[in-house]
Amino acid sequence: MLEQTIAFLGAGNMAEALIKGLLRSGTARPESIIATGRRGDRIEELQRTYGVRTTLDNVAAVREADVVVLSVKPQVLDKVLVQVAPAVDPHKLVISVAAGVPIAVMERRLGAGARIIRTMPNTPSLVGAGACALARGEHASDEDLAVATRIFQAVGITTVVDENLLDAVTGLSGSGPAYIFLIIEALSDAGVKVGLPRYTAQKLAAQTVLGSAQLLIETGIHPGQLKDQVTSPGGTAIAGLHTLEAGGLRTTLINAVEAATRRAKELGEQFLEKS
Ligand SMILES: NC(=O)C1=CN([C@@H]2O[C@H](COP(=O)(O)OP(=O)(O)OC[C@H]3O[C@@H](n4cnc5c(N)ncnc54)[C@H](OP(=O)(O)O)[C@@H]3O)[C@@H](O)[C@H]2O)C=CC1
Ligand SMILES: O=C(O)[C@@H]1CCC=N1
Repeated sequence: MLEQTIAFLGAGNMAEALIKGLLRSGTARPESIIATGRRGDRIEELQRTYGVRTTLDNVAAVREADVVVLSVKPQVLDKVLVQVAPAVDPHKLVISVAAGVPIAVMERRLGAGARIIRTMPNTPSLVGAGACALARGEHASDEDLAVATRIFQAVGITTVVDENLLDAVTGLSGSGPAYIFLIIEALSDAGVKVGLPRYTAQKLAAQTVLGSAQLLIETGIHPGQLKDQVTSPGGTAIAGLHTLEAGGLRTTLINAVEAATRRAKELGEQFLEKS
């Protein structure tokens, strides 16, 4: 059980996923969580659902907290940083989930000695199946990294990377759920094309993605080998695979991750120019 009081500034989707995970796993108590927002109805809903403390006042939440999670959109982050900076002292750990915003920029806003961990989670955190990479700022300690890791382990798996790899993480696992949903939707359409009812097609497509990922993770077998196990000589899977290769699926996915990584970098650069 974490003893620290944790304030989530901007309790939207990502913050709610973390709050839910922290409570469900017994990592934190409701009374040690404070959620902030812009709208009274939203924070009341969080209070009703999870029993956490809530306020519309970011500064008041920061004053009470040992750990401050910055979970607003990147576009409003600078404003929030300026607002809370006077209340962030060196005793507080600051964790950011914002895409693209460099630690150096946050340090500039919060003061040079600020203890910052920058992270990139993803939306499957909402169901406890997230993937999150964490990067440590210069002034964050081993203990800070351990606390941040525990918070994200409550909603999925974690890995520690250098900050310069976080844009790549954003391109792969941060944005990746969108690619996979597109693939599931396309497979569902394909099922309908070959005669399956829509609901049946979608259920089979989603479970196939889930089951394949689970098989790979649980066995640790190389994906190429698992692919070979599905592929009988002269059979159906190789006919499908040939078509995917002809359509350039691998290249398309590599291009997609590269484009998203580039976009994450651009967002960071735009943030730097504005701040
Ligand atoms: N969605 C994703 O797939 C991922 C998102 N992220 C990052 O997570 C962060 C949050 O994203 P997400 O949860 O999806 O976004 P949401 O829009 O769901 O959450 C942001 C919340 O912040 C609130 N808010 C806006 N302005 C303020 C303010 N000044 N003070 C306090 N609260 C405020 C918003 O309220 P209101 O709705 O009233 O505006 C909203 O509830 C972003 O920085 C994003 O880059 C990281 C990884 C993946
Ligand atoms: O598209 C975005 O900007 C966010 C960041 C990671 C996933 N979605």
